[in-house]
Formats: sequence, C-alpha cells, structure tokens
Amino acid sequence: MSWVLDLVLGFHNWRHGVPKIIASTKKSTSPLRLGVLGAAAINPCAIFDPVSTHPDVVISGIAARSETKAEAQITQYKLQHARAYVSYDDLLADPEIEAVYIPLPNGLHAEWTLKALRAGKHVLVEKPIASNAEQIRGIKRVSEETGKVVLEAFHWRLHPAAHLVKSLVDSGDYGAVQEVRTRMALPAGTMAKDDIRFQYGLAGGSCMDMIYVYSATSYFAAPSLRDVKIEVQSAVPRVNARDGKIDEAMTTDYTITSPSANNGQPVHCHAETDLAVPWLWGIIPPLWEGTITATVELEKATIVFPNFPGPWLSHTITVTDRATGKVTKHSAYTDGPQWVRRGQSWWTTYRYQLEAFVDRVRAVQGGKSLAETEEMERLPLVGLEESEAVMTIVDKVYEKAGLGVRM
Ligand SMILES: NC(=O)C1=CN([C@@H]2O[C@H](COP(=O)(O)OP(=O)(O)OC[C@H]3O[C@@H](n4cnc5c(N)ncnc54)[C@H](OP(=O)(O)O)[C@@H]3O)[C@@H](O)[C@H]2O)C=CC1
Ligand SMILES: O=C1OC[C@@H](O)[C@H](O)[C@H]1O
Repeated sequence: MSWVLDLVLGFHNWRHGVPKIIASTKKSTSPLRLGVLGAAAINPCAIFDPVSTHPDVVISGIAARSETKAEAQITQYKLQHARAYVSYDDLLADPEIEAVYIPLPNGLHAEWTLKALRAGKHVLVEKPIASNAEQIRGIKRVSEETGKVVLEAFHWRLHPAAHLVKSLVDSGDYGAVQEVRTRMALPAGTMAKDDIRFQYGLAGGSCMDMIYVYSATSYFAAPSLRDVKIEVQSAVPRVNARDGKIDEAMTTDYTITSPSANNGQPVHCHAETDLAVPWLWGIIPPLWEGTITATVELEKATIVFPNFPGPWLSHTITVTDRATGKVTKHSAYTDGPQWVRRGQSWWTTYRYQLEAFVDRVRAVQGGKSLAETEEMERLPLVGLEESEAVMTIVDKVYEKAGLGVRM
C-alpha cells in the first residue's frame, strides 16, 4: 500500500516544485530531534517528506530490529542528521532524542508509546494509537504524568479541508446533522496475505487499519466528542480465510448522541471498510472500488467530501441543497477556520500533522502545560479524548461483530 502513496507523493511533489523547496529549506539552529521506531514502509510519506520542508525538526535516528534496515532507509532517503540504532530501546535511551514517531504494527503502538513517554519523549504515533480504548486511557494517564505530548496520526483531521467541512456542518446553516456515511475500500491483492493488517496478534483488521471512517463519522456527527453516547446497532464482518478473527471487511451502523447537540437526538452513522474487495469473477481487479468518501446528510443539504483521508492530492467538497438541488463547490488547501493564515497549497496532510505536533511540543517545551496547549487557540490538534471516543466505536463494533476487542 505504502508504495502507492510514495508514487502519488512523488507526482504531487514534482507537480508543485517541492524538490526545490526542500533544497532551500533552512533548519533552525536547534531543530527538534526526532527518532523513528521501525524502518516502516510508511516512513517516507508520513515523516521523511514532511520533515524535509519543516524548518524546526530533523530526523535524528531510526531504530530497526535489524541495523542494516535502518541504515538502508537513512542512505536511501539521504537523512543526513540521522544515525541507525540497533534496537528501539537503544533509541529511547538516547537523551539527544526529544520526540519519536512510532510506525510499528498496531498491536505495538500502546506499548511503545508508554515506553517512549516514560523515557521522556514526546510521541507522534500511527493510527490506530492503541489496540483498544482502555489502552488509550492508560496512555492519557502517562502523558499527563510525564507532561509529554501524544498525538495520534489522524493526519486527515489536521488538513484545512477537514476543518472546512466541519465548519459547514457546525454552522447551523443547513440544519441539524441527520446521518453520516463513510466508506474506505481497497481491491484484494493491494496488501500481501501476510501483511500486518491481516494479523490478529498485531491488532490487525479493516476497522483498525481504516479507522479513518470512524474518525470522520464522529468528527462530523457531534460538535464535540465530550460525553457522547455511542451505540452500535449492527456490525457485519467478512472474515479473513486464514484467520477468523480478522475482519477483512466490516459494515457497521451505529448512533452517536451528544448531550449538547441535535436536541440530544442520536445521529445515525454508517461506515464500511474493506481491505480486500474480491475481484470480479475472480479475474478483474475492482479498481473502481478504491472508493473513499464521507457524506453528511443535514436537514437542508447533503455535504460530500470525497477522498477525505487524502484531500492534499485534490478535492472538491460539494454542498447540495435538498430543496432546490443547487450544488455549491468548496475546497481548502491552506488557512481555514483552524489554521487561519498558515499552510501551503502543496502541504500534505502529513505535513499539517507535523506542523501541529511540533507546535504543540514547542509550546510544552516553552513552559506550557498539556492542558494549557489544549486551550490554546490556533493550535490545531487531535486530543486523546477524541482518540478514545473513536476507539470506543471500534471496540463496540468488534464486540457486536463477535470478533472481540483487539488486544
Ligand atoms: N498514516 C497513513 O497514511 C498510514 C499509516 N500506516 C500505519 O503505519 C503503521 C505501519 O504500517 P506500514 O508502514 O504499512 O507497515 P510495515 O510492515 O512496513 O512496517 C511496520 C514496522 O514495524 C516493525 N515491526 C516491529 N515488530 C514487528 C512485527 N512483529 N511484525 C512486523 N513488523 C514489526 C518493522 O520494523 P523494523 O523491522 O524495521 O524494526 C516494520 O518496519 C501501521 O500502524 C499503519 O496503520 C500505514 C500506512 C499509511
Ligand atoms: O491511508 C491508508 O490507506 C490504506 C491503509 O492500509 C493504510 O494503513 C491507511 O493508513
């Protein structure tokens, strides 16, 4: 999967002249020193590329289970400030490293986030941040104890396009939210059969991997996720042939009820994930099934946000008036209600994510408490409360489907 992202990113960067921008980016005198746990396939797109244009952060090290693998990434991506570490523990023990990015398999996220926090590092951890909501509560406690930042890599949530849709939904101009539908699917064969996503022991499964669908429904269904009630009405899995505990696909219906919105009435949500859409007649790859969309039905309009996890590539958000059928189009690549006057049209969702992470770490290093940074305006973030609410949906979906909460 990650090779597809690399290819798309290469094209995007070429189209926007990013190589020249990278070459002219000057680092600050004391940039944030970031270590990476694992020479994962996602690293180039999700962390190396954004770091290359951020003036205040450098990759200082990569740890891998094999030193040669870490060295190979350092060489291939010309990470001139980085050194290879022979183990994740070694990297965490290095006092020079101030923050870490964790792109390990899902089942290792909580364990290494806790170890990193206890080693005094700030943490940017891949989605899903943990295997279940209980683990997130543990992360929250240790983050508060240590005063270190933890950000789940819900990169799409930090892009101006997501903020724009949220502001349209919450504006009240289109009435109350009635339903939110999301879908994410990939043709069978996109991932190898033994990919981490198909391994129960590593907290795999389509709901875990494509958790964006639950992140989006909850973001748009309620103005805030504080004190929401989540009830899952149905969760229908298609299980993996090699492992009956792995949901290769899942179709879910649930409600999100917010005490402070919609007169306390539940908002219906429908989410679909599929990591392996079967080939047509077993011979034709269903490329048309690579669909990723979020649709918000409001009293007076329907808002469609196509490719919501990757709006940096290109997007057109449509608002269709229910009474007249009139369609209004929107897009946002910079600025918006949260970033105000910040960003560049070529910034990826991962670049916005890094901006948010570094901003927050710098605020904490500058003497602000975690709670104070949460209150700071103009500091977009995805808080652990939101991570917990999203994971609570996933836990309840797995319980309803009879597959058991991930461990
Ligand atoms: N934000 C996004 O757009 C994306 C996010 N992701 C997320 O990133 C994470 C990694 O995904 P991806 O890069 O595709 O996965 P990879 O399989 O390429 O990377 C996982 C890394 O985990 C390490 N690892 C440690 N223990 C194990 C183990 N027991 N089995 C397998 N690997 C192990 C390996 O590191 P080493 O051997 O180098 O030590 C490996 O490099 C996942 O959580 C996924 O959800 C993935 C793709 C896109
Ligand atoms: O963006 C993504 O698309 C496909 C997934 O497998 C991947 O992990 C995810 O983050």
